[in-house]
Amino acid sequence: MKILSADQTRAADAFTIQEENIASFELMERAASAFTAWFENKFTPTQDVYIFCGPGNNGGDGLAITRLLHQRCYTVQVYLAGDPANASEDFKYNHQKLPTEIALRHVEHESDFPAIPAAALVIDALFGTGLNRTVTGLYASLINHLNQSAACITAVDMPSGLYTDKQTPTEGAIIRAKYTVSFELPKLAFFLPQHEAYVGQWHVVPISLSPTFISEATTNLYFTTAADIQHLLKSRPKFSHKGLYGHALLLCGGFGKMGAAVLAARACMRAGVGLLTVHAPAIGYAILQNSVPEAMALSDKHKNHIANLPSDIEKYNVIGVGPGMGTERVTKTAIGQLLATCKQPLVLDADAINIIAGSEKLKNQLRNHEVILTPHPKEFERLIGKSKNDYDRLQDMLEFCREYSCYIVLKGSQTAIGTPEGNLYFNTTGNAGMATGGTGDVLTGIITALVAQKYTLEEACILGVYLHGLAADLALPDVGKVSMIASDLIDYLPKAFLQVARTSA
Ligand SMILES: NC(=O)C1=CN([C@@H]2O[C@H](COP(=O)(O)OP(=O)(O)OC[C@H]3O[C@@H](n4cnc5c(N)ncnc54)[C@H](O)[C@@H]3O)[C@@H](O)[C@H]2O)[C@H](O)CC1
Ligand SMILES: [K+]
Repeated sequence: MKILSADQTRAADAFTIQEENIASFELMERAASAFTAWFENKFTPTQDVYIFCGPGNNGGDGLAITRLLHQRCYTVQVYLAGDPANASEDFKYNHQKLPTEIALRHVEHESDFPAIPAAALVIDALFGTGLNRTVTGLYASLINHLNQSAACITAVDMPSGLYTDKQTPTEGAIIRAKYTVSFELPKLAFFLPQHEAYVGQWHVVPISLSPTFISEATTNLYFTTAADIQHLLKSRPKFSHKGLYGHALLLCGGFGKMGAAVLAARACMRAGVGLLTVHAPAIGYAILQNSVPEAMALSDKHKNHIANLPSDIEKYNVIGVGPGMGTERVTKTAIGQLLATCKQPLVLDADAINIIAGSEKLKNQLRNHEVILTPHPKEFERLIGKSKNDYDRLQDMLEFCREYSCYIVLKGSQTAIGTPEGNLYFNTTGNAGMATGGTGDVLTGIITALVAQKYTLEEACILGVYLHGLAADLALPDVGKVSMIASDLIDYLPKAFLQVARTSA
């Protein structure tokens, strides 16, 4: 699914209004009704509701929501910050439609700020996608006042004070919403870790914006949904044999870190690879054969670290490298040999990335391969350098993908996938239970298995990251966030595949 900019969203509004020959206030009514349906499903009318409106259409939404909630027996107080004379046409339209028993109270001074009970519900309809400068003055004081109340804040479309799709100056005041309910499509701002405190949990409600406009809109920003994933998963013909599903090689493991190799190997098998061979240091040979009997094992001549490559490396159709591997000199030499000789697609994780990050020569050799890199933010920083903020980090990532013609899976609370063509895909599955050792090794195994099965590198990244997070979401009710471990993701991977297959049937 596409992520549209603020300007594109405004254009989508205009296109929809014209295409359907409706008035703009009718589209606002759709937005307000969709928000109200979400709100009504979340909160019963037992708590007082305080709605704060700005002078634009975000505020217009707020007035329409006031009317709709009042009709549904919520106790609502509504406040306007800003000059009503400058209000938008649709704001004025909804102002006139306010029930007479509801007074629109003007906030002109800090003394007009209402005391907000901790148990109250606040709806932020000050600014949405029309924010065009840093919030200062009375608006800033009001935002700080709302943030300081213990009330649960739900933002309409955007948390006020946050830009939709570009870096928000840090000195501005920004609403810290517990929920953000946006219209039709999520905004880029929702996917950046630095905004989590402002956006809270984001939800999207449909308002039937023109599908024609959306399908024709150009963007390089996407987020993955179950619908997007459905057509990716390949079906398996009845007369299958393991040769059809690739033979992967994993180069991984090291003294004290053989668990990473076991996790990557188990995940690779569970993700459907036909055959798997794991090449690990000698100390890992028995561990692997005992822990992952489904995989074949090769023992490096070196006892504790990977120092050599298998002599028949050309027989594998994908090579996953890095989990638990370490950055010993002998291993660096092996990685240099791998990049200089192998022709297969590579999935490089963890210490394989750290080794490459330390050598311009190795980095330049990435250009000669089909490569997926799966760094976490620290490994990413070692590879590309420190970015000023999350927006710049995404641009830096795309620049690297383009320059080295590679794919990057930047792991995080909403993993981002960069492609050599300059596209960005944000994942939408997963949870905080995944913040535990070994989940990265599991992802490497999954992506390696998908490349072995002839998914394109882009498909393997998008599908692998989605399934990895979905497995964690399926595990959550049984194991919880605190007790979740990387092995749970492997154990629930079958269910994740089955769920995607069921929806694609
Ligand atoms: N398709 C949709 O998503 C729909 C969204 N709707 C709602 O419309 C708003 C966008 O409305 P718009 O009038 O363009 O902008 P805002 O209401 O966000 O604010 C504009 C208003 O505020 C002034 N302003 C901007 N920045 C500041 C600032 N820092 N300080 C003071 N004043 C500021 C600006 O000059 C304008 O006067 C969208 O978010 C949705 O909520 C539609 O309801 C339906 C379709
Ligand atoms: K808002």
